[in-house]
Amino acid sequence: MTLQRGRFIALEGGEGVGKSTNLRFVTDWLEARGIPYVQTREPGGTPLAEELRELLLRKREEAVDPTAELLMIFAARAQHLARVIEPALARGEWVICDRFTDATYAYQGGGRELDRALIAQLEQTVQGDLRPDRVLLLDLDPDAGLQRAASTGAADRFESEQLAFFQRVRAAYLQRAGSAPERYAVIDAGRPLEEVQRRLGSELEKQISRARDPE
Ligand SMILES: Nc1ncnc2c1ncn2[C@@H]1O[C@H](COP(=O)(O)OP(=O)(O)OP(=O)(O)O)[C@@H](O)[C@H]1O
Ligand SMILES: Cc1cn([C@H]2C[C@H](O)[C@@H](COP(=O)(O)O)O2)c(=O)[nH]c1=O
Repeated sequence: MTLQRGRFIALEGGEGVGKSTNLRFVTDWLEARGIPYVQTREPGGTPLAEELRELLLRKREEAVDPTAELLMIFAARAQHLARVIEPALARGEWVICDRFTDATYAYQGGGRELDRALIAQLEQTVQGDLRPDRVLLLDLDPDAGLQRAASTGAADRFESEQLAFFQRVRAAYLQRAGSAPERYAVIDAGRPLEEVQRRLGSELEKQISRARDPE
């Protein structure tokens, strides 16, 4: 019997856009339909990658070189892909990932202004042709997002960046979504939660149809 490949869905967005809140909605939605899934996150998702996450997010005296940051992110991603994402997809399960490589294009490419060609090169080396089937991009004005994020705990190394950094992050996300609309759903995260979740539900419905009937 040939196993159907599960769908690989990434949830993306700037700080405080509501990823945690909406991830719960997505996993509840899948559970209610009996769809097997793995919920995971980046950076992180395996013990080693979670250690790298801790190193990346911890505020420190020493300035972190942007290329060193980028390489640590891809090191964590290589481990995560090999140990969690690829095996889950091979089992026919869905993968719901809290951030993936679009975050690298947005934060390291947009925020840190690193060369996109370098990111693309690492992406190809680490992932081969594997890309999320659909990226659900929660879009929100960074001013509003940072206010929301401030209510959820102390700022980490990324959250401590200036507003202009997050404006570049948002612009990079929107630019990527605009350049490949078939892979992205841009969802206005400034709308009331029920509206955001109606939109997420309809996106997930479409993914079920695609899983049944891949073109
Ligand atoms: N559509 C919405 N309208 C109003 N408030 C929202 C909406 N979505 C989420 N929130 C609130 O915004 C705050 C941040 O949400 P959440 O923690 O889910 O965001 P996040 O993107 O995971 O942020 P962080 O990375 O800082 O945890 C929470 O208080 C949440 O209840
Ligand atoms: C995958 C990825 C993540 N980041 C940054 C973005 C966030 O500030 C943190 C992760 O924390 P959150 O709980 O998801 O908000 O890491 C990044 O800069 N580059 C990446 O590729």
